[in-house]
Amino acid sequence: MTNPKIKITETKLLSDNWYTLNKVTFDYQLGNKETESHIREVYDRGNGAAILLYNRTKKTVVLTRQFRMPTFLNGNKTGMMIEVCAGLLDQENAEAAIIRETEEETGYRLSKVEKVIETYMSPGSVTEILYLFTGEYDETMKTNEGGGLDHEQENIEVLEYTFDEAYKMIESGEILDAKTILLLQHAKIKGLI
Ligand SMILES: Nc1nc2c(ncn2[C@@H]2O[C@H](COP(=O)(O)OP(=O)(O)O[C@H]3O[C@H](CO)[C@@H](O)[C@H](O)[C@@H]3O)[C@@H](O)[C@H]2O)c(=O)[nH]1
Ligand SMILES: [Mg+2]
Repeated sequence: MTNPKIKITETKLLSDNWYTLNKVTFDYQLGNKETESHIREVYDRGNGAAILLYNRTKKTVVLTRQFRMPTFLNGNKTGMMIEVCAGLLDQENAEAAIIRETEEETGYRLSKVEKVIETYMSPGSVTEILYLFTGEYDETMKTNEGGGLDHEQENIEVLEYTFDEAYKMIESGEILDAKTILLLQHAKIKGLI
């Protein structure tokens, strides 16, 4: 945090039930040296990582489907979301985290992944940086059925689509998740599959 024009004057914790929501008050210096006082609510749930699993030979991708309450509350009728495999970082780095998460959620144990980009997904309200990866999978890497950790009640379905099917699901509105759209478009632009 090195911006001389910004001075945080108060951070008030509004909620720390699961993740943390703070109300941050800060002085924002305008060009003419005047300052304005601003208030922003900031939700911190740590950083995350996501990965597009693809198979060049079969021309397929592995995606997941799970219930996402926030979408259910805002226009997504069933609340079900088709997404690339993703998870929040524990103490480990993003690469180790996504390799662990891939095995938990999809059952594939990857030994290598490619970093694509990092992105703030909702910079006006959420602190999270999302680290995006791609990784090649095949049946020899399968160690379990996936589905996520039972104690986290994730109930994740593992889906395999051809790349063309998945790509069409962006236009049809069956895929509504930004990180998934980004990674599928990345694969298209780079001709990965
Ligand atoms: N009890 C309880 N459990 C929670 C709560 N919030 C999250 N959890 C649990 O914490 C798990 C987190 O699962 P991860 O796989 O680590 O994270 P994710 O939810 O898949 O996160 C990914 O997708 C998000 C949505 O696109 C991304 O925001 C995030 O960066 C990441 O990519 C959830 O499945 C759920 O079991 C909560 O408020 N209460
Ligand atoms: Mg997840």
